[in-house]
Amino acid sequence: MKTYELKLCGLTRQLPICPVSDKLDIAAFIMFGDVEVTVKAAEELLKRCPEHDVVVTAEAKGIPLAYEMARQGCGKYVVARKSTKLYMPDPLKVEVRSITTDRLQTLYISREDAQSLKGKRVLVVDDVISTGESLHAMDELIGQAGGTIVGQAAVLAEGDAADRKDIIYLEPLPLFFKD
Ligand SMILES: O=P(O)(O)OC[C@H]1O[C@H](OP(=O)(O)OP(=O)(O)O)[C@H](O)[C@@H]1O
Repeated sequence: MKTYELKLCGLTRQLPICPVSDKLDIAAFIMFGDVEVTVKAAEELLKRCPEHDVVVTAEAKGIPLAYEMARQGCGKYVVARKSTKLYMPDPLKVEVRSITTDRLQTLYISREDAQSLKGKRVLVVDDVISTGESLHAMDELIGQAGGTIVGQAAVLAEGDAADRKDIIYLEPLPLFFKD
């Protein structure tokens, strides 16, 4: 399998290159299982992020990062879920389509979590920002909940996201276009 060599916080990882379509491959950055990368990326991002009361991320791959940033920092994180559960009556919801998922998905936060965001300084985090759709959906949910977004951060900014001035990130990640 072809790989892309990622250098991040003094660590080196080989990311598998996977097809998204006939025209596009992406390098898959999966933090699940990699404690060393998660801890170091969280530490480095926190140095660059503004003061905040709570971290918000989207299920699933952002969760270890949000947990670790909250553990090292503000002590509180909220996860926007991709399905509702019995214990989430009447959740806030918004639709989203990310780079790796070809179908429309819905992000939800529980009423209880929404209440905990009201009037709070929120740092939105994810492992990767690519099209920005997932970030946009989280921003909408936080707005619905009455939180104030003070920063938006990701470990990697993929493709054109690396040109964005409204996000904090550690490294760019190229897209691989096929002829
Ligand atoms: O900027 P975007 O184009 O929205 O892409 C970035 C999002 O895509 C990935 O999640 P994915 O949708 O693959 O879901 P998963 O974490 O549940 O695997 C990644 O973890 C981000 O949340």
